[in-house]
Amino acid sequence: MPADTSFIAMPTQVKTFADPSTLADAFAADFSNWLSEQRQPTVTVALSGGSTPKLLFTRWANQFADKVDWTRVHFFWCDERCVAPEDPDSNYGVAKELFLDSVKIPAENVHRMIGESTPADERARYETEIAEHVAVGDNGLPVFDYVMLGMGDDGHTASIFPHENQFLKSSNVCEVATHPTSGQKRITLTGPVLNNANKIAFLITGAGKADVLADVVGHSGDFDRYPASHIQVDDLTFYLDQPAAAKL
Ligand SMILES: O=C(O)[C@H](O)[C@@H](O)[C@H](O)[C@H](O)COP(=O)(O)O
Repeated sequence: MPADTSFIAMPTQVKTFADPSTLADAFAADFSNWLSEQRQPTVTVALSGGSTPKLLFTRWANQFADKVDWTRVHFFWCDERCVAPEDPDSNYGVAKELFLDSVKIPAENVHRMIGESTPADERARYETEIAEHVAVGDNGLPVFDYVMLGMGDDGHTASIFPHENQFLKSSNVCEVATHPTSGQKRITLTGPVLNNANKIAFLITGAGKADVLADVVGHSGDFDRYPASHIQVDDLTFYLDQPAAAKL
């Protein structure tokens, strides 16, 4: 079914699809087209974790394995759980298993957060890794070419949770976050860095997110409490399935 494309409060685009599978197909195609339009030799892309990107990763590993010139893509992460790659919770581990091991991407293009390291040490190390590989804007902050985000049922994005909204204004590039219920430590990019990106896409699916998403997109209700509401760049697109978009 063709995407329903409508413009809303922020200069933002919303694309709604019948199901997560169709969404993954469309995003994979849009990403491939975007990359082919980029003039610079390489691009920097920050990935998110969780369950929603998994279908996209399988598309990248199969239908798009030879359609995308992966030598042009440097992958970073918006956030990571402080676990080893073998742990099922590892965002890098999932990406590695579902697509990185299946596409022709140079190892030096994969800039993972070292989840098994001491969180404070890794926060600092990853800031250095970003400084060495990502362009810097006039504001002195890194400029990712493309950032992929998700949103939790509580309105969190990357690993910026509502109880740590100070990370939306942090002067650091990365912070050590704490999951509100599990207490799991995370490393996350901060609000100013996310909002410094040239392009951002939210991939969000499931009815469980519809109420919060309506507030986030419409800047209504409790929106200010939801970190996802504070992601604002000129080139922002929401890729949604119908259940997630049901209350827009
Ligand atoms: O590491 C993470 O968990 C993510 O980066 C996180 O921000 C994710 O995007 C949301 O939690 C949505 O997760 P789902 O896609 O599983 O709903």
